[in-house]
Amino acid sequence: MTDLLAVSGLRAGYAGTTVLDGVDLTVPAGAVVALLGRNGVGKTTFVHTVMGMLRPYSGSIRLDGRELAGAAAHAVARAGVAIVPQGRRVFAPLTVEENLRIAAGRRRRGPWTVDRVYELMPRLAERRANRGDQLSGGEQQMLAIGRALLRNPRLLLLDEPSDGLAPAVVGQIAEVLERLRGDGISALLVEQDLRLAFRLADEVAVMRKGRIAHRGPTAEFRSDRDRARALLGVG
Ligand SMILES: Nc1ncnc2c1ncn2[C@@H]1O[C@H](COP(=O)(O)OP(=O)(O)OP(=O)(O)O)[C@@H](O)[C@H]1O
Repeated sequence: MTDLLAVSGLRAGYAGTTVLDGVDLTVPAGAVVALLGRNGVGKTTFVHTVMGMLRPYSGSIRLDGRELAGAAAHAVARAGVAIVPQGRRVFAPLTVEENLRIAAGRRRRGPWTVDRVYELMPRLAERRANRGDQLSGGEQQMLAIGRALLRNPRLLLLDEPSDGLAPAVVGQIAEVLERLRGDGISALLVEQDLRLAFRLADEVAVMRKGRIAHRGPTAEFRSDRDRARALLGVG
């Protein structure tokens, strides 16, 4: 499979400190890759750097061969990368419909329309007139996913979609993401919830000490509890 995203030697951090110290990571076209790692290891920093929200010190970020390292977030978005940010960040005073229409106004050409988002997530259609701050956490997460899809991205960056959600709600989000996976979406999924990551991802990458310490098929990682424990500190 060809790589849609190819990151190599990526170094980044804050005010001179180094968080990412030579990250190499690829996302093959049509694959979902889960990025795992302990709290504070730098997963969000990685996602923000790919998205152009944080300027890397050095390294390469290629989308389908095109160099994006150092490009501004709007240019990265235009190139076809969309983010579902940690904490969802929906516009609280705007309705579901308004949140989606704003995203749709900035969309690249492609199959995603507001109607198609409603079809994927009927709950959003039911809540279309409700304001962002009247939604449950799960509904806000769906709205954040809908907004990202409306950009018709080639690559979706999902930063902890399960964060702060009850298990039953995580299940609903998983169903939505599973349908997207069935449609062949390419995605990088940052997750602390291993069950969700294992359910959705074709491959797993584990970040440790600023680098990728392990990369391989999900099934293989899942069956090797000792390795998971050593890398993540979980059973
Ligand atoms: N805006 C910032 N300014 C300075 N340091 C930051 C900033 N954001 C994150 N950091 C630091 O960078 C390191 C990596 O944080 P990051 O949020 O990328 O980790 P993470 O793996 O996503 O963690 P979590 O799973 O808790 O979200 C941490 O030490 C954190 O304190």
